[in-house]
Amino acid sequence: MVPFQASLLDLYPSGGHRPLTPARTHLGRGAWIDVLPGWLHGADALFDRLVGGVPWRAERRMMYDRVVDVPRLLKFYDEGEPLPDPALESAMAALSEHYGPELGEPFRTAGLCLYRDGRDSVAWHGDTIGRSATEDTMVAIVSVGSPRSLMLRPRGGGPSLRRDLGHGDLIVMGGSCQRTWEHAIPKTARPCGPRISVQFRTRGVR
Ligand SMILES: O=C(O)CCC(=O)C(=O)O
Ligand SMILES: [Fe+2]
Repeated sequence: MVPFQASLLDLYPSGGHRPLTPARTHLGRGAWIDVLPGWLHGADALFDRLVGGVPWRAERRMMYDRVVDVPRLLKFYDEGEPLPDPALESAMAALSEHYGPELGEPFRTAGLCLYRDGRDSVAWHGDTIGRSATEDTMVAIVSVGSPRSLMLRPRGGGPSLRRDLGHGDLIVMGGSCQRTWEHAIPKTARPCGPRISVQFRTRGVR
């Protein structure tokens, strides 16, 4: 009976994740990243559920003097809103349990981005809306679907770092990372499939 159930779980992965044992890299200036490849089980099935089940929104924003399309689809789940999948609820709970003692508060919001193909992107920025503009915080990102490169560079110049993230990988940007470094998902001419990123943040941070 037990082996039979175990094999069913392998065939129909219902979510869940490996133990949270990320490797930390100190970037300097009080910034760090934690990375754990393949953290989520069933990441490809989760991608399929999210791509079909999330009410994705196209946004338009003022850029200088023009209104332009934001080059990705978005959906933000604010504090207290149910997340669109139990796997995301359990990921957020596990991240809060693991990082809570160091972070001093739980993760409370989830921002979802869908990069449909290599033309979708996010420009260089730090998540500096809210207390992250002046204080240390953490932004934990779970990626599902095809890998895309997340780039990081110090503000004011210096060599950049690249981490390819998809298929259930976890990255956590911590310490001063949002203030002293910037990150981006550059457009790519390389053929690549769609990717969804889920950014877990603390209260009031965007
Ligand atoms: O897609 C990602 O991993 C990064 C998204 C991001 O930086 C943001 O939405 O603030
Ligand atoms: Fe960001």
